[in-house]
Amino acid sequence: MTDSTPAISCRNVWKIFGAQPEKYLDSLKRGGDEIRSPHVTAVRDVTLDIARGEMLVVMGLSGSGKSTLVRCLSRLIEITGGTVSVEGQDIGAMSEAELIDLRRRKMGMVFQSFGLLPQRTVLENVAFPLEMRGQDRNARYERAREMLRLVGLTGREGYFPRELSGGQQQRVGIARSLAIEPDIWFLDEPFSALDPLIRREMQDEFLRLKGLLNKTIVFITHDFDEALRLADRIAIMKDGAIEQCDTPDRIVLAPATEYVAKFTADIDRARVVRASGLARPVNGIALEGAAVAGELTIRELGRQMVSDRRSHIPVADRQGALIGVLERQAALNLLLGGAA
Ligand SMILES: Nc1ncnc2c1ncn2[C@@H]1O[C@H](COP(=O)(O)OP(=O)(O)OP(=O)(O)O)[C@@H](O)[C@H]1O
Repeated sequence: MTDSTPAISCRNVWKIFGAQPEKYLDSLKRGGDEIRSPHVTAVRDVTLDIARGEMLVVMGLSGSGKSTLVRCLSRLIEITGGTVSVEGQDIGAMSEAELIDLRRRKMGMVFQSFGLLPQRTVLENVAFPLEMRGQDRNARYERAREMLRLVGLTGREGYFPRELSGGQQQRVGIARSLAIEPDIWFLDEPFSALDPLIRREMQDEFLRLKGLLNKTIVFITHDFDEALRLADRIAIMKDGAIEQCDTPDRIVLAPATEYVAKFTADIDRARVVRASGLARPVNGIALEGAAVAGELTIRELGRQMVSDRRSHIPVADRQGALIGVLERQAALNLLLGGAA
């Protein structure tokens, strides 16, 4: 494994549910009929690299294959075709013991069903993965308390899961998976049961942790706003296939298919697209005056775009280096809801 080895790499991954999935896949690949078969193609020929430290958000309508794909990445589900590698190792070739070890050492998972142990208290639930790692009781309880504080559940340590609301149980699940500081974190709609205020707090906490710990995160959500807040890249799925996997800027500015365009049609693009995303190469254009910061969205730059007299405005990165030029008219078009 080198530094540039992706955290996760999928090559032509298929998952088919049904009586004879391999045979069916074979027939599909040879142009066979899909319509009348009792098989379900949940993941369709997915090829994807997820870089280390990247946050990939998987989106799509219900039944589009998000959960199945994410379960294939840790081999919780056996794939029908293709390969999945984690840090350069083909997980399909691993023994059961190696897989368990990989999951325990490297992976954290939070699923929609919280998967808490009913007969154990909140504190014991959060400390459980540390117990599996053989950590001593004091150390693991201390860490579990810290994680519970992080998710706002201090005072509930001695409760049982059944005594908590759905949102609280979800937070216990998040605390539990945080406790082991996984390198790779799979989250299937982890915030779906939280009310909006806590949801936003958890998103902020997430962004903070992500910046701090450089984890690789694969996150499923139905909520586009959540995806836009969190994602480095968004993968949009339809019928098991990835229609487009790209940065939020590119998804809204350059949708690869009609489906993606429809999916993002109601988004306020000025709120998503950053100056860096709209910037073009300078190509000899004469520039004057102060640059705008590339990481600001066009919405955040709205006032300036309206009042700035320059037709072309330099854009700089965080270090102040020139990265391109922003056409004021393109920014104004975006602000007014048109095409850039
Ligand atoms: N164990 C299974 N057996 C048969 N079909 C399944 C199984 N699990 C999933 N499927 C089917 O595979 C397809 C993809 O399901 P999946 O749960 O991955 O979708 P999803 O995008 O995560 O949906 P949701 O947003 O509703 O959770 C669906 O058609 C589903 O019915």
